[in-house]
Amino acid sequence: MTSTLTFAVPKGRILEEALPLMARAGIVPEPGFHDKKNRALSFACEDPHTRIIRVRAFDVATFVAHGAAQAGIVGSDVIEEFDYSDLYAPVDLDIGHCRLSIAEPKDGIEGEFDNASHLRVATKYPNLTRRWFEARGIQAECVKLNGAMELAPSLGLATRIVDLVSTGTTLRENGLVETAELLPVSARLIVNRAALKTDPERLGALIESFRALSDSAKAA
Ligand SMILES: Nc1ncnc2c1ncn2[C@@H]1O[C@H](COP(=O)(O)OP(=O)(O)OP(=O)(O)O)[C@@H](O)[C@H]1O
Ligand SMILES: O=P(O)(O)OC[C@H]1O[C@H](OP(=O)(O)OP(=O)(O)O)[C@H](O)[C@@H]1O
Repeated sequence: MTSTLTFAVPKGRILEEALPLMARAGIVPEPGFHDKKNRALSFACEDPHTRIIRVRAFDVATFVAHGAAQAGIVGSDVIEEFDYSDLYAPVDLDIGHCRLSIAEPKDGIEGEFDNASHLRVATKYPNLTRRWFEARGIQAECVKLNGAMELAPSLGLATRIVDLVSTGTTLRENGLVETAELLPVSARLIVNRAALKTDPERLGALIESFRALSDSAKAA
C-alpha cells in the first residue's frame, strides 16, 4: 500500500510563486485550498497519495525536520536559522528572492547597549545573527521579535535589526539604512533525510521533478 506523502508549504508570500512549480511537479491541491475563507490546514491533492499542509514559514522546516511532513518548500533564511541535521535542501527553486541584512537608524545610533564588542540586535533570526557577529569577534545580544523589527531602534529596544529586505521600502519608511548583507535568500525544496532513506523511489522522483524544473528555468 502506498503511504501518503505530506508536503508542507508556507502560507504567505512564497506560496503564489510556489504553486505553479508544484503543479508542474505533480502536486496539485484540491480547489478548496485556494479559498481564502477556508480555515482547513490540510488539503487533499489530485494525487490521492499526496496531501498539502499550509503552515507558517518557520514551521515548514520544523514539520519536515521531524518527519511529520516528508517534504516542503521554504526560504533559505529559515533553513539556515534552524540548521536542522535531518533537513536536506537539494533544489534551489529560484523563487522568493530577498536578502537577510543588518540595518540601523539613518541618523546614527543612540543606544546605551553597544560597545565595540557587544551589540543589541532585534531579529526573528537570533541564531544566524549570533553566528554572523561571532565570526567577526562581536557578541550580539538578540531580542527575538516575530515581526515589525523596524520599530525596535526608534523605541530603544535595540540599536540594530537583522531582517529580510526585498525592495528596501520598509527600511526606508522607518528611517533605517542597510549596512551589511548576511545572507542572500531564495526558496528551496526540502526533504526529510530519514524519509528519503525509507522511500527513496518516491522522494527521489520528487527531487528530480523539481530539479528538472529549476534546470529548465536556468536554460531558458
Ligand atoms: N520581502 C520579503 N520579506 C519577507 N520574506 C520574504 C520576502 N521575500 C521573500 N520572502 C520569503 O518568504 C518567507 C516568508 O514566508 P511567508 O510570508 O509565507 O511567512 P509566514 O509563514 O506568513 O510568516 P510569518 O511567520 O511572518 O507569518 C521568508 O522566510 C522568505 O524566505
Ligand atoms: O524590503 P521590502 O520589500 O519592504 O520587504 C521587507 C519586509 O517584508 C517582510 O515583512 P512581511 O511583509 O513579510 O511582514 P512581517 O513583518 O509580518 O514578516 C520583512 O520582514 C520586511 O519587513
